[in-house]
Amino acid sequence: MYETLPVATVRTQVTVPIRFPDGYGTTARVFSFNGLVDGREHLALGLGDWAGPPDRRAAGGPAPLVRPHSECMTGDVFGSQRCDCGPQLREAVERIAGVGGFLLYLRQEGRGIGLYAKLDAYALQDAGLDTYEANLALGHGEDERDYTAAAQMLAALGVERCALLTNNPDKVEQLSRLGVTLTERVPTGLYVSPANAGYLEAKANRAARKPDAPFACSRP
Ligand SMILES: Nc1nc2c(ncn2[C@@H]2O[C@H](COP(=O)(O)OP(=O)(O)OP(=O)(O)O)[C@@H](O)[C@H]2O)c(=O)[nH]1
Ligand SMILES: [Zn+2]
Repeated sequence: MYETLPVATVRTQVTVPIRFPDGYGTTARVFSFNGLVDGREHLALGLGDWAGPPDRRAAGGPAPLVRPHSECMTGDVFGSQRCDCGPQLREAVERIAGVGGFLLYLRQEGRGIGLYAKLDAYALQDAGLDTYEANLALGHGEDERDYTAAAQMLAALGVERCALLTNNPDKVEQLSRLGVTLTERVPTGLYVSPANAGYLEAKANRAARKPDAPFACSRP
């Protein structure tokens, strides 16, 4: 469990009241870290009964719900309808606050290629390429995300086992390989709109991305 991971530590934690435009509100404990392998400013939001008495973390206690959320400035901040990141972020905060756990806000804009490159990829998609072809045409991989820092963050937070809120098999596979014990995968919602239907269809047609593909989930 985590033996081979470089050690990261919690740098600062602060309490942040959260309120969404629709009125939903909660309180988050926001954590920053030292020692993350990629040097990026990833954040963890502790929500709901995220800490609990220490014995809740022991084997047999309820596992926290964790969503590794890849940054999407256009969707998360500006409400872009080209993807479904904004509604998924909103859903994750409320669901995790309800049961206790962490939202890992990972600075992996554009599936790891960065914001400007994602906008370049959007331009290519407007010219007819799908979301994966556009990345390749720009000389990038289809998905360049690496979840080592996410595993380091969970280790620093003392989370050895968790339920993972995602439809993405790669997150499950990578985090399992990195030493996180996943008790279950909890599917996140799909939010289809006229503007993102083609994007979601391209994802669904990728066999490796199919939400119902078998997962390498270790169940304690
Ligand atoms: N390169 C590129 N990145 C995109 C595009 N649309 C969304 N993204 C990025 O994709 C990431 C979100 O990935 P998704 O595959 O939608 O969802 P996921 O987070 O991997 O999987 P879930 O946990 O199931 O939601 C964010 O970093 C977005 O910025 C696109 O067309 N091109
Ligand atoms: Zn998005």
